[in-house]
Amino acid sequence: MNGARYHDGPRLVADIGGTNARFALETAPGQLDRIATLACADYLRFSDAIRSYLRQCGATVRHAAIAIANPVGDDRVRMTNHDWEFSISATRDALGLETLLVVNDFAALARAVPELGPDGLQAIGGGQAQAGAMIGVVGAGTGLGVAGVSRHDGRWHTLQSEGGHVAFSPSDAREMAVLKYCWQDYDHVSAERLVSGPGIPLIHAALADWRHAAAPSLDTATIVSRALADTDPLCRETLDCFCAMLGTVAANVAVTLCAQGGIYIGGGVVPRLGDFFAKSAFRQRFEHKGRFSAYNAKIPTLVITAPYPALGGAAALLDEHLAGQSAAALA
Ligand SMILES: Nc1ncnc2c1ncn2[C@@H]1O[C@H](COP(=O)(O)OP(=O)(O)OP(=O)(O)O)[C@@H](O)[C@H]1O
Repeated sequence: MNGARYHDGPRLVADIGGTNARFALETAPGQLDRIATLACADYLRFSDAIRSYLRQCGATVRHAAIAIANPVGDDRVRMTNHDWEFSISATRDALGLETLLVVNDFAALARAVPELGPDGLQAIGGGQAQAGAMIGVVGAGTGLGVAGVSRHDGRWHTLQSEGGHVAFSPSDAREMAVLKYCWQDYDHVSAERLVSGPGIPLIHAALADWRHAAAPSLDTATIVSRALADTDPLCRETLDCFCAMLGTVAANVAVTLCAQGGIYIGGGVVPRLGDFFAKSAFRQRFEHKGRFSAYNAKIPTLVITAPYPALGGAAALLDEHLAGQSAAALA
């Protein structure tokens, strides 16, 4: 850790999703204080949300790291599932920051994974992580995030990806019916279209159509709460179907990345499902991989239950960035 730089005061870290903007001040290495979640929809611009948070805390910061749900490349940031759009350099200057590091939110989540202890994780099924192998991260929230992290040359390297936008792969007749339902409105159906919080009402509508059932259109929270309480068979089937679909996505990520270090499940939806997820078809589907079934069966799958994990990852990436900068300055 680059502890000396904390003499500059606290650092700002944020995890910006399509619905929730989470902020914290890192006051010492790994020490996150004043954690707050703001609703993205309450702020016209991204910088308004940061200003509001800093005002609430009465804090002045010089260095910040923002983990955000979109591809990160050049200076221009455009969110995939929200309408915020900004220039990194203009935002840095407007906020009076010395450093504004912007990274993909799932890259930050992936960077956090190696630091998570057993009390922030719930294993689903068997398998044993292979030391030194790639770790995969998959998470359903407002969108569907995918990333990887691996260790070489004595440091962690994250792999940014937009793997949530791969084409949805149906694995049985029911999922084929869901896909056909979606094709009425979308010529490309991504995995994210269905395997995400907003995807749950779409699965529900598709299954109602498939079963010729008259069902009201319901929001994600209502479908999930009825499924967990087991008071509505169609909601229950919707959540069963969602968990199985997530198993397919995780299985595809495992073979794509050779993620023998494990697949970690993040995002806002699954940690809310508790035991339902552990008992669901997720793991069975994960291992249902044709000639690679035995390969996937050896890979552990774990739900990240620790709160705000991407904030810790953003803090670690900022620390490494600043350490790299000071090393470059010394060179
Ligand atoms: N009770 C609930 N159970 C399960 N899912 C829910 C519930 N309430 C809301 N959701 C879903 O969770 C999503 C928010 O998840 P999360 O907190 O991961 O969002 P986010 O970080 O803004 O998203 P992302 O990073 O994917 O853009 C909402 O879009 C909603 O669909």
